[in-house]
Amino acid sequence: MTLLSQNELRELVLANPPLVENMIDMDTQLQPNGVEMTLKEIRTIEGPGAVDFDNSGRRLSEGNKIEFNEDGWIHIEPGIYKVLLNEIVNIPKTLAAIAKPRSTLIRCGATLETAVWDAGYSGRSECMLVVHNKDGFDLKKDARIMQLLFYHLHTEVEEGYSGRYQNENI
Ligand SMILES: O=c1ccn([C@H]2C[C@H](O)[C@@H](COP(=O)(O)OP(=O)(O)OP(=O)(O)O)O2)c(=O)[nH]1
Repeated sequence: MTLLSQNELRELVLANPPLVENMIDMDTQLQPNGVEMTLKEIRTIEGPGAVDFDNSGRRLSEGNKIEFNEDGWIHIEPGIYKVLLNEIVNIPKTLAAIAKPRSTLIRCGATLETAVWDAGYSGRSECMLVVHNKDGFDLKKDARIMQLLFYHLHTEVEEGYSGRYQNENI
């Protein structure tokens, strides 16, 4: 696996379908080693979820949207939250991606928990925001919160992602 850098990312973002669409400002968000993703919405995570082997008993936790104030900010207390991203990603069958929070979050005692973006996935993704700082954390709508890192696969997958999150939140 090799990590894509800015010039390759720019080409793929300008391709059809774009690797990442609905960006606020491509030049700001295209970083040397990845694409910065921005905050659309924060929700609470409530009720127990469930996971099993064949997904027959899978159950997702519920949640309620937390509103931004009139200046576009949210103050959140320590805890766990679901975040929805503004951008829609379209991962070709030759790539996969992983994400890391911006170090600014880490430096403030907050972080993001993220999984793997599969080859063939399209959608507006969700991650978990964890605020460890006892005094909480402030976020503004559209804040750049994480960086998505794209990797070339050694060989293209025959079948891309086709799970329940395909085309989510579009
Ligand atoms: O932090 C992340 C990481 C990935 N994704 C997207 C891209 C990924 O391709 C898709 C599905 O992720 P995964 O394969 O981990 O989901 P699953 O729990 O295994 O569900 P399924 O069996 O339906 O694929 O969700 C997110 O929304 N958030």
